[in-house]
Amino acid sequence: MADTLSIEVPAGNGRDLPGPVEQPVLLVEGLVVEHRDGTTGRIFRAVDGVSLRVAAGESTAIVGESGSGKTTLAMAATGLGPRSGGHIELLGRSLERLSRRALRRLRPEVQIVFQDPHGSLDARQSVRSGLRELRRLQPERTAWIDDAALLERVRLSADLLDRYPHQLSGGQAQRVCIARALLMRPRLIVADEPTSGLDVSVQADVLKLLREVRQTTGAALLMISHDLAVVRSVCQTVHVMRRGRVVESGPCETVFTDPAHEYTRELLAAMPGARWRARR
Ligand SMILES: Nc1ncnc2c1ncn2[C@@H]1O[C@H](COP(=O)(O)OP(=O)(O)OP(=O)(O)O)[C@@H](O)[C@H]1O
Repeated sequence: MADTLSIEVPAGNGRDLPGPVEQPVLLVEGLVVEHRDGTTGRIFRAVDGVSLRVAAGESTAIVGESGSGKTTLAMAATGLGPRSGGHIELLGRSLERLSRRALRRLRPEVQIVFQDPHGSLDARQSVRSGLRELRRLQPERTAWIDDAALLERVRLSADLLDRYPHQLSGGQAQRVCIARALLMRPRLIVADEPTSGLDVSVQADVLKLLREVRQTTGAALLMISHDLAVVRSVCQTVHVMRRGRVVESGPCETVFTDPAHEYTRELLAAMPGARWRARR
């Protein structure tokens, strides 16, 4: 099996779809998402005026503690979750103005890798039949690679094609999820805590794979994580979220070595073996 992941970008690789290349893949301005608190019945802002921009091919992280609004932000920003206010452009198209049909056509361009790979796969489908289903839905988009070669790109043996999700390890199942995303040749991959549910021993491999996928396909990556070490190993830019707001943004190297906000310093200090404790 190949040592390095190399993904040729075939002609007409979706790069000719909406929006010129220099446009950001995702532009979020003043996004607000309100939810009703299940206990008190009160409306609250899970996302409260967030703005961010993800350039083509860039890896961007949203980091913050549990409940800070990361997933709500990512779902709303990609048109998969509710939005109460603000402006979103996905691949140069304003989400507010897109018809459902147009949004559906845009959908393959954004692929999401979730925390629980087994939960994301249909338990009744083998890997092969799951891929066949995707190919049936998007025949032209998915014709660029066959199943065995696709699995090889994520360093899985073609022998796994006839397995069902319960016959895969967590790491293998997450690689299958990444392969399914890759098959669509997306311009944006959203990875929501992609390694949180995995054994520590395979987390690094999956992160390495995500890095390689971004580098070799040119897809932008929006990663959601509470784990700063994960973010630092994969992403170029980070937005630190707290209680629905972005409190600090910047290049990972800057934010993690010289955090400007007290909350970022607290997150960093809470990391095991934090070196930056001594800095401030
Ligand atoms: N559909 C919903 N209805 C009501 N409240 C919700 C809903 N979805 C999320 N919330 C609440 O919104 C807040 C933000 O949740 P969200 O899942 O976006 O946070 P998160 O940072 O992704 O957390 P985690 O890391 O635990 O997934 C939380 O208080 C959560 O309980």
